[in-house]
Amino acid sequence: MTITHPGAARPGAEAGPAPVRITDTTLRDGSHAVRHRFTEDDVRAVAGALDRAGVQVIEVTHGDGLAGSSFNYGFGARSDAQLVAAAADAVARARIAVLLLPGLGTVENLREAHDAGATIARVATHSTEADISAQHFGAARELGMETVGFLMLSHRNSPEGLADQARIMADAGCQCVYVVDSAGALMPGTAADRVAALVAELGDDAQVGFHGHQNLSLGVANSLAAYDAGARQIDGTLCALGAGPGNSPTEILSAAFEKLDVPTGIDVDAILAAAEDVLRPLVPRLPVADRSSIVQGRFGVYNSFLLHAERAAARYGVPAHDILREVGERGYVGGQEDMIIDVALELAAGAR
Ligand SMILES: CC[C@H](O)CC(=O)C(=O)O
Ligand SMILES: [Mn+2]
Repeated sequence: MTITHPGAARPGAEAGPAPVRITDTTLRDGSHAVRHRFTEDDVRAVAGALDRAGVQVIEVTHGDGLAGSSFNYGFGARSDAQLVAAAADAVARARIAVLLLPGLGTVENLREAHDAGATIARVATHSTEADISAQHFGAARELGMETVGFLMLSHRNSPEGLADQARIMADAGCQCVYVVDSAGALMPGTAADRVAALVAELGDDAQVGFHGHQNLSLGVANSLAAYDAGARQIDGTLCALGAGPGNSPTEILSAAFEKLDVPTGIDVDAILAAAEDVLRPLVPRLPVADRSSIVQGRFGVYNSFLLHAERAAARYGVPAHDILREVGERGYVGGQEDMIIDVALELAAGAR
């Protein structure tokens, strides 16, 4: 993989590489890693530090999005509206984004988040089910919100299939469609192929974004490959805090893009301070790429399943990595968390 300066190969090259907008999702994806325990004080501290560093978009909700706080996904310490309001209060320039999974979050939840200060709606569906997002994009646009679509578990669809799904989202009012590597299963080439297919399909109708995870330690490399293929919005989290082994670290993305002269608007020293001095002391344990999460990357297992599998492992006495491997082989997707228990029970019965 060569990371070039895409601007150099295009008309207007003299202007230099095209800017990329980094969205920091420490306060949403990172919430998985702290079992959704963020408080208003945590949110104020982190959002304030991200804002001072020049991060333009900060995503804030329960790890599973609006209304994720539930028995199935784990209860949050605070409501989404409380967290969004705290973030909006703490920033001077950054915009607050919220994530919504149709079927879990509702249009009413989106309205509440908008009232609390969110101006960007990110609507996530499985990579073959974009059609369930239309109503939510419509509602977000009516509220005057910017819209972003998430095609989760993107490794489970071909570049062409994903481009068709991106078209459905764009036609519904989505302004940027993300290739979301929810299992950290993509490689630089397969990430770039998917981004390139979306860029070719969407043209000027919508931007393309990339959201990476660290299962195979490729979050940053895949993000750079995605940028090279035309992605102009990229996600990260401070200290890689996120589901599974975590996300592409915002501070490393910022430093890497700085080296490539790609404008992000982020002050690298300030984002390093946000990671080290602000986020780090708030978090008891940072995610690591351990056996279970590497298995998730190998077998393409949704990262949000990790803690569910670890709980089932402790309860039924079977290794979490065996549960996750089986879940991957069966092809389960987000929303099927309860099936993890069935798998654990079956493995435990087989082991007797
Ligand atoms: C709960 C939605 C999901 O975790 C979105 C995401 O960050 C991913 O799929 O990686
Ligand atoms: Mn994620």
